[in-house]
Amino acid sequence: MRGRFITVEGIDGAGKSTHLQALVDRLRQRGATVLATREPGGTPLAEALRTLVLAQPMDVLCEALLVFAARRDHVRQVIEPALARGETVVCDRFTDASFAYQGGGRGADPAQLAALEAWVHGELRPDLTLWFDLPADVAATRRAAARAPDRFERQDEAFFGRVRAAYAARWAAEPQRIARIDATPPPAAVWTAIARVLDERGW
Ligand SMILES: Nc1ncnc2c1ncn2[C@@H]1O[C@H](COP(=O)(O)OP(=O)(O)O)[C@@H](O)[C@H]1O
Ligand SMILES: Cc1cn([C@H]2C[C@H](O)[C@@H](COP(=O)(O)OP(=O)(O)O)O2)c(=O)[nH]c1=O
Repeated sequence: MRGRFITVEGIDGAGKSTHLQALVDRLRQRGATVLATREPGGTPLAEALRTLVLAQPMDVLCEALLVFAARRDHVRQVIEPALARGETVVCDRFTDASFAYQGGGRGADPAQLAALEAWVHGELRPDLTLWFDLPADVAATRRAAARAPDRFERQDEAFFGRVRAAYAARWAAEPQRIARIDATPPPAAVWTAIARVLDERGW
């Protein structure tokens, strides 16, 4: 049987990394063979492209082409084979992030992104996307306390407001696939919300 494809999304600082391992552990405890990976990245080529995208200033179309090039390699080499083996794939970001960051944040044409999506991964879509939703100002405060910023994390609050709005629009359009997790309460409460979404699916 084909495996499940789960992605996690949200603006930088929303709390994805904090909960990823617990998510993987829970799925394993229930018997799944889990492959945890990330985007951009997940293969040597895609990790090299990630380094470029996170460090080099570039035009937004170039940025979109590079994240989708990385995704092409990742889908073919890692994600599709794992799903075909019946494994559960947990991916830290996927194509929703391109619509949110390149589209919402930087103004890339959503129709062009949709064309790249169809071109690069055809019908493949996540079975479940956990969207960690947090206001941009709260995320900025959490990030400032946590780490040195990369090229995206140096963007201003207005940028992250647009990224968040783009995620919200995708959630509104696909509420069955995308589960909104309120990321404002303390971590234990955020985890309870994640566990509830998994419980509802019997995962
Ligand atoms: N629910 C929460 N309440 C308060 N701080 C949090 C919460 N979740 C995560 N943090 C902290 O916020 C910072 C960013 O979280 P992180 O998980 O790295 O976010 P992301 O991976 O989404 O960028 C970290 O210092 C983390 O400890
Ligand atoms: C997958 C993807 C990520 N990104 C951005 C969002 C993030 O700012 C950055 C890397 O994501 P992430 O792995 O969440 O960063 P970190 O390791 O610092 O937590 O790449 C895009 O702009 N487009 C994309 O398609």
